[in-house]
Amino acid sequence: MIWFVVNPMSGNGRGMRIWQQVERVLAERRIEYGCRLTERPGHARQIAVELAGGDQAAAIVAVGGDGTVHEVANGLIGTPVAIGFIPAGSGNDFARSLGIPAKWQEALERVLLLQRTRIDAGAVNGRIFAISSGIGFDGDVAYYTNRSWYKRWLNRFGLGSLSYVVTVLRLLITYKPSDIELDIDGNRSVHRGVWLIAIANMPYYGGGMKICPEARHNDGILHMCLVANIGRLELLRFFPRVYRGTHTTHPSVTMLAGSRIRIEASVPMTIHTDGEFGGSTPAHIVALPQQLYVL
Ligand SMILES: Nc1ncnc2c1ncn2[C@@H]1O[C@H](COP(=O)(O)OP(=O)(O)OP(=O)(O)O)[C@@H](O)[C@H]1O
Repeated sequence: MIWFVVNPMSGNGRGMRIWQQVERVLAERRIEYGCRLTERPGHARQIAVELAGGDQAAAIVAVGGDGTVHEVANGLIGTPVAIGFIPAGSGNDFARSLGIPAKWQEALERVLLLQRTRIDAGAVNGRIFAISSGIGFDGDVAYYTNRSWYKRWLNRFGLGSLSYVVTVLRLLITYKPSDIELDIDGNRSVHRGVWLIAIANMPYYGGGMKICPEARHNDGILHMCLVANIGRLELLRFFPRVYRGTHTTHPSVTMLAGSRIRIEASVPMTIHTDGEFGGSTPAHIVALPQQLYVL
């Protein structure tokens, strides 16, 4: 049986509105399904663990944003139960990276095919990410965006992904870069004046930024984008290039890749996993090849 885990609050209520339409289609076609609505942060993971532990669920479809995908993926990692996705959030980088249609009708058709493939994931300090993790400036951007009034406000007009841009502009003025020690598969290096390290399983980030254009969900490794030694004005000037993925040639950008990564910072840096707050450094990150089934 297919289960739907719906975050009614995602996309400022869009999740619930889309679910009601999905439910109508399922009833019309007499498709057997189960549904659970999330009631609080962390609930989607709990539901996914519970359903995967029984023998009824063939797949669990997240209806919501990347935060809901993140929680369901955390519950399904390493199990044979596949995750499906009907996008209803503001970022939807999971859908963009996997070619899942943005329209709920088309995303539902894909889900109903029940075609499973295996993809990689990553973990930072034991917390799973399906899309990406980010440390430093990006961790702060995710943290402050998720708590902002303007994300909820912009979501009302379907412009939720702009909320990340608003936070980027705000933090550009106040953020203090740090020095870090980086260990990638045993190769150690020191970097000064680091703004951010993005660690990607999939290329898209923060609502359509192509942060690691080379990242693939099935190549077994994680890709990284490290930004250091750059002035605020220059960072602001070259920031729009990330939407095309052409930032990678900038002298302040270093692109890296690996499977086991350790990051220690001079002052604790904020971590996000799939855009959700994930603690602070030190960070121990590992690639988890082929650990997640998706529809
Ligand atoms: N009933 C609920 N009330 C409040 N928060 C909830 C509820 N259910 C889930 N959440 C939390 O809502 C947060 C945001 O969810 P989600 O990412 O799915 O939507 P979004 O923020 O609108 O989309 P995106 O991440 O794509 O911007 C998640 O951290 C999740 O834990």
